[in-house]
Amino acid sequence: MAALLKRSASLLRAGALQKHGVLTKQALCLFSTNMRMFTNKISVEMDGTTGVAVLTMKSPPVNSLSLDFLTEFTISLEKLEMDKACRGVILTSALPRVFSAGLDITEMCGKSAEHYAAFWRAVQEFWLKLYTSNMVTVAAINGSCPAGGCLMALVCDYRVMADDPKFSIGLNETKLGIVAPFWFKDTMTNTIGNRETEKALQLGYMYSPADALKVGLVDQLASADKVETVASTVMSEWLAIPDHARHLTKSMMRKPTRDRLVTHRDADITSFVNFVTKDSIQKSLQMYLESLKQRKR
Ligand SMILES: CC/C=C\C/C=C\CCCC/C=C/C(=O)SCCNC(=O)CCNC(=O)[C@H](O)C(C)(C)COP(=O)(O)OP(=O)(O)OC[C@H]1O[C@@H](n2cnc3c(N)ncnc32)[C@H](O)[C@@H]1OP(=O)(O)O
Repeated sequence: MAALLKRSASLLRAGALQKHGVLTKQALCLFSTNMRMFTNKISVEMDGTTGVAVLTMKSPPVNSLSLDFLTEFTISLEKLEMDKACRGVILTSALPRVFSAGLDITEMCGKSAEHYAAFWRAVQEFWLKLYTSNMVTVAAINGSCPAGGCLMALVCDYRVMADDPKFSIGLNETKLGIVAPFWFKDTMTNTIGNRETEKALQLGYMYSPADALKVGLVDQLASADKVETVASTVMSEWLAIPDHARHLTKSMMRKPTRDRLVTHRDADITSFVNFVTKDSIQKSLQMYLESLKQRKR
């Protein structure tokens, strides 16, 4: 398993995974009964009787989406996708207070243009895999989830959030002096509508759980200790629908948004690299990182 993961990771980075379908052949049936899989940053527990896997992010301190994290996440998801017994995935965090802090800012600072391009391709791949998954995806949001963390929750079919006012959720990119890409914006617009997205994105607004529920950014609140149980109940309701009918409906709803990124994928990478290599953007990101560190002092 370790060797397979290592090889899969290097193929994913090299962009060869889809071309050669290597993972497809090797990973088949890995989860066909009750199964556990651990990588450095993610653990997956699949219940063969219900067909539901729980994918738990466990990358301290804040489950930030680094290149390694994204690679492990995408590979784990792909394996579940290929297991016919797996019909649904619940995403959650093992960390107290944080679901995911979004993209790892250190991946966007002080690195080469080649690194930024590889990182951005991995972010796109992560979004595409999760957004177009045939499985039912439920986010059990048991902590804060800014920016890329919010995006991860938004691409799921359903969101249950812990009802704790200390937690918040939103696309806060403008607060870092950066801009949410069009496919982040599309994902949010599809969920809460154009007007609310326009305000939320410009202000980099972070919603409390109660406000997130009000605007439809999350579907349901639960007490912190019940989030995963509620997510499991929701999952069984969704799994009561015949898979083929639900898949086709999901892909019909999501295809235009997915196609837009696929069509403009290379241009989007170029745009990201051009943007993030600007001195002014590097300065904003460095200052933001520093401010996060200062907050603790
Ligand atoms: C024209 C346009 C064309 C193309 C597009 C171009 C560009 C850009 C698009 C980019 C889209 C970006 C998406 C993102 O996701 S950016 C990331 C945004 N994330 C945040 O703002 C979250 C910041 N973090 C927090 O608010 C808090 O950390 C959090 C999550 C609430 C948890 O709080 P707490 O438990 O108190 O933990 P600390 O704040 O003490 O943090 C611990 C430790 O982690 C470091 N850290 C936090 N977040 C990140 C991160 N996202 N990346 C890297 N590191 C992070 C933090 O600095 C601390 O480090 P330390 O060394 O001090 O321990």
